[in-house]
Amino acid sequence: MARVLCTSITSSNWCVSWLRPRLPHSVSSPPPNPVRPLSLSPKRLSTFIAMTGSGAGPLKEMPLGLDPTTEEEYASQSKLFQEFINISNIDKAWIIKSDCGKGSKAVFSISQPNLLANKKRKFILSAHTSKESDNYVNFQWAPFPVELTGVSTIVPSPSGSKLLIVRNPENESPTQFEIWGPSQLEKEFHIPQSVHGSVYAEGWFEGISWNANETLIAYVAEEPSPSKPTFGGLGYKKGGLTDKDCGSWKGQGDWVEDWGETYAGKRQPALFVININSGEVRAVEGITKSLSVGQVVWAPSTKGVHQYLIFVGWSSDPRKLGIKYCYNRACALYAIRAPFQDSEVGESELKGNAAEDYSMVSLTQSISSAFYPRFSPDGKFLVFLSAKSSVDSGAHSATDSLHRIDWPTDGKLCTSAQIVDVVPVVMCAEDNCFPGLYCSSFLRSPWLSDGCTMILSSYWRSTEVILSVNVLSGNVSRISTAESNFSWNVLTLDGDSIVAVCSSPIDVPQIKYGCLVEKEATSTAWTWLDVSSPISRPSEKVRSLLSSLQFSIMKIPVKGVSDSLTKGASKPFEAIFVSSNSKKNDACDPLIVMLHGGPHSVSLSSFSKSLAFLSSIGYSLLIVNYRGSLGFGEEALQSLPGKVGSQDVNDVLTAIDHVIEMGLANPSKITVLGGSHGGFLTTHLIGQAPDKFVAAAVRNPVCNLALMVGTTDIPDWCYVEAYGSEKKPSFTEAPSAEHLTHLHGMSPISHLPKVKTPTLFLLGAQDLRVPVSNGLQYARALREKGVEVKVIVFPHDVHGIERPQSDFESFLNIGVWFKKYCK
Ligand SMILES: CC(=O)N[C@@H](C)C(=O)N[C@@H](C)C(=O)O
Repeated sequence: MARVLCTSITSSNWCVSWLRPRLPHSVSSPPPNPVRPLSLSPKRLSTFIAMTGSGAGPLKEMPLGLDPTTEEEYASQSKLFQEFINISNIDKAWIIKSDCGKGSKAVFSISQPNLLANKKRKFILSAHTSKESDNYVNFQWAPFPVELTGVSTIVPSPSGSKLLIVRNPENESPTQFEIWGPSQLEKEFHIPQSVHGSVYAEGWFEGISWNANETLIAYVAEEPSPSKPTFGGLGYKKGGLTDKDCGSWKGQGDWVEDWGETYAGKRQPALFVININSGEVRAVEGITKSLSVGQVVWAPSTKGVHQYLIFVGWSSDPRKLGIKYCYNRACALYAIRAPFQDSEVGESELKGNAAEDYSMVSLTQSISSAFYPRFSPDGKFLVFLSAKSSVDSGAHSATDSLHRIDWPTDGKLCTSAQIVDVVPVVMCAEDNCFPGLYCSSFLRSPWLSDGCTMILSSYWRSTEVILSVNVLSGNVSRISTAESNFSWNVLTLDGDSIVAVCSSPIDVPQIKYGCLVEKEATSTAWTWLDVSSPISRPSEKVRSLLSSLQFSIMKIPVKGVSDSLTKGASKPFEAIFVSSNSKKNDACDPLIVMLHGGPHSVSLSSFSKSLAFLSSIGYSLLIVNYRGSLGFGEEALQSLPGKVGSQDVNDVLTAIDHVIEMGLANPSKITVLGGSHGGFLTTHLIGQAPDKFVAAAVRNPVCNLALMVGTTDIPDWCYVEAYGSEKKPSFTEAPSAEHLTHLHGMSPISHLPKVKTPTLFLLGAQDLRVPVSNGLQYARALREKGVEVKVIVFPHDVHGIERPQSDFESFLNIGVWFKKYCK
């Protein structure tokens, strides 16, 4: 559910020569003059190369479709890039309290891309922790991490005495559940496809929850496959057949809509409970068929009353639209009776047995969005996050709000429970004040020992910060340090202490330990201790390159403020500027203008391996958080829909002028890079400001909304962004000619005749969000008019282009492409 463009990658070792045969999808088209293409037969297109200059001599086909100088650059950059991608990522952490009460065990889940296998390598590393004094915490690390292979997710039980490991199948095999004790595997269950498919281990529907007794686990998994028609020599076979039948085949049956990008082919998420003593799995009954479920948690148990499960439900009515990155899909919290009872209470002793006890109860009817349900430790209230601003406006992501409902201590649920606003949506973010909530996850157990303070991470302008929120008073405090402009993310709590990770564009992630310091009865303060850790240690070379860089967050005043703008939309936006700290004859490094997608997303000041790599090879970066980005209040965000391609384009041009005026950028060496909506901005910029950029690179760019509206999983997005939340005609699957004309007019393709900038296209062939046709159509049109174009299509990648080899090849090509035009 990340709300930020993911640009980080890691890897293991491999050699450059191995890369060569892996570029068959690369197509280079020549610069307008002078040009001598080698061969244009479709088969040879992939290695098609043009040599420029009169003294080039006989044409020679280079292995990468590159000239010798560029190939040299390719080899040297790829060597350095590997050193960056080797840095490991810290993904999650858990604290397990030790029995003797002295210190705790911290378990970290770490990952590193395995380039050769083109997979993410996951491992865990643990440490014994003890707080030695007010300003020292000791982490004694295990000597080596342990690799987890074939593991989809791990979930420790609440006491930390058991660990669930789920292994999802890659084919039609059963899903494997393992229950581990402190020293051995205790139980192993194989759940056949006839019961359910893969467990949802990430994204919106992820939810695995141990009950308090640690005997039952509730979880979300794909429904079993629907039956398919069977055909044989004599036609349709009534009643189907067994797998052993020969001379017959299974048909496809009816097409079923899925949740779009990254959910392609995944079946309906449904709720199950496993009893880990018996291994019995039961589907939870009583949930409306059209509801997709996720994020299940156990309700507190009440003596003598059936126990409930709380879950989030998304309706497929009238149809499922893409849900990845989309907070605007209406959802609600529901309660449903759990299928097993705690072993201590017999079924017959429980009150009520009527059929209606099995039907689900909607708990949040009066609000359009409710998710991340969390019970307070005493079970007296249920807190949840809401994206109602997003659902109500149609913007795919917007400012969140936090809410509370009191939980009935007698176990009698009602649909009209009062929803209390804990943290409302912030409309206009005043200078240096809380800009509102923007959360992409909640901890499983986010509570301090007072039972009413939650610790969470949220975007605050161009940084991510850690907040404490008192859910009774609504008091919000920023508790991570503000001075450094680093970004912070909470990993887990250790009692009233916090294990967090912080980083910056030029500082690799570091683990921090936050301790609550009582100042006075009414106010508290936090101190953050350094934790020395073996994780995320870069090579000597990378360390030295990073130490030669600096960064700042710039405030950029809005140009052309008018009365029609809200106050929040008239306030400065921000850009992160990364540059070398060594002055070389006062000459500026070439600049990469980097633009996030969404458009309601944000570029944070956290470490990104690919961006750090680009800064290390001699580029300054200007990472623009134009108005419409998350983290700046709702008015600034809502100022963009209806004005895409103009307001956001002008903000980027204003930011570029700002750094040129400050003498930080050379106007003749500016390049631009963006993915998705960031690619929409990039292609708009090279059309609207054709003399500004020497080169451009785009990842799955939106170039033609009129084409996208008929092919994407989020056609509603095209309407909201092109017309605005208020003026948008109601979204229809059959756009009128008038709509298509408007969508075309708002798109980069309408400025195509002016484009001159050489452009690199990185496209995922399996992208359902901005289908490959968008980038290909624009690239072909540029080539048709003689603009230099290079296209790399990754046949197995989706919108994110995050598979390790594809991400590596993308950023390597970006570095090389920009070098070519920034000499
Ligand atoms: C909502 C959405 O997916 N919009 C796309 C056009 C987009 O820009 N996606 C962002 C999230 C991205 O960075 O890919």
